[in-house]
Amino acid sequence: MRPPDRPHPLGPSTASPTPAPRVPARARRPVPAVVRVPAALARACHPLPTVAVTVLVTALAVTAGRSGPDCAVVAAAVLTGQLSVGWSNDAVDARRDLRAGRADKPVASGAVSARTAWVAAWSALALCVPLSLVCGALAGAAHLVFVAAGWAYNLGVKATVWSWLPYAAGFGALPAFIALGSPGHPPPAWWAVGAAALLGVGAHLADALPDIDEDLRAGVRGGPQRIGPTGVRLLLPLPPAAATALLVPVPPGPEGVLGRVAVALVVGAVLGGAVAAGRRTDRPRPRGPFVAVVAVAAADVALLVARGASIA
Ligand SMILES: CC(C)=CCC/C(C)=C/CC/C(C)=C/COP(=O)(O)OP(=O)(O)O
Repeated sequence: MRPPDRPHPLGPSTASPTPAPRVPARARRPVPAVVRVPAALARACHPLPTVAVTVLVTALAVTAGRSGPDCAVVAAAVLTGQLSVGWSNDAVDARRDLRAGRADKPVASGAVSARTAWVAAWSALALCVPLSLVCGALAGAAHLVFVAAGWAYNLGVKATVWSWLPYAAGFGALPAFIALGSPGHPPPAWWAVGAAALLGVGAHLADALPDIDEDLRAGVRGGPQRIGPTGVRLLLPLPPAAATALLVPVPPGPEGVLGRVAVALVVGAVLGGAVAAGRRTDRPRPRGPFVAVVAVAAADVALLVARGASIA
């Protein structure tokens, strides 16, 4: 949070004011901008999905048989694209997050200005475009579909009934990015596109679920907010289960241990969900089914990466 003596760059928050704690003068020494700004930008980029998506796509490039330098360019393109999506998301949402009192959001909390976040987002995008096109015109275009989907989500689609579409289209474009960048520019396998799109929709549901009440208070009415927490919890297992149904039997070759683990997890998640739904419990949100769904999605991601050699 900003020290209380600096005015907030977005104006005063309308969230209920909390009394400023008495802090000794020595402890109030401001953190130098050279430390504060990079640290705040690192938090504002949505580090978890940024790292996860970069590692996933780079791993896909490795198992698809791309050379070391190729994989490095793929990683740099995806990282810069994700940074641009993450920073623009926090910059666009800053006023709404400030009204909602989101102290966890670096731009809304004033740890970094919206202007700095916008400059960082546009700079990352300016690097991402040539890095994507170095992978080939078609492959680069496929990756830029993913990045454009992220920006479209941030700039307004997230508050509409179509909020899942940028995730489906964006993640579905990722196998095309890898396949079209391979020698001969083959099109991606349909099952890889379908599974990646389903995993994207699953990621959207899982990301939105914990914040549904907060989002509704802030006026964000995307798909998950319209369905509501109970409906989203019931829907959540479907995309990873459908992705498993594509990734285990459809690609050529035996499904292997990973495939059997994924199927066992789907069966376990479905049975666990049914048992949890039928049990009376004091806990409003049993964690077991959610953890099982995340485990299925993780197994699907591993399956997709393991099938990298046949996505083209
Ligand atoms: C759409 C797309 C192709 C995304 C690419 C992958 C991805 C998850 C990037 C992280 C940035 C992001 C859009 C987070 C969700 O924002 P939010 O505003 O819904 O939630 P939050 O900011 O409160 O986490």
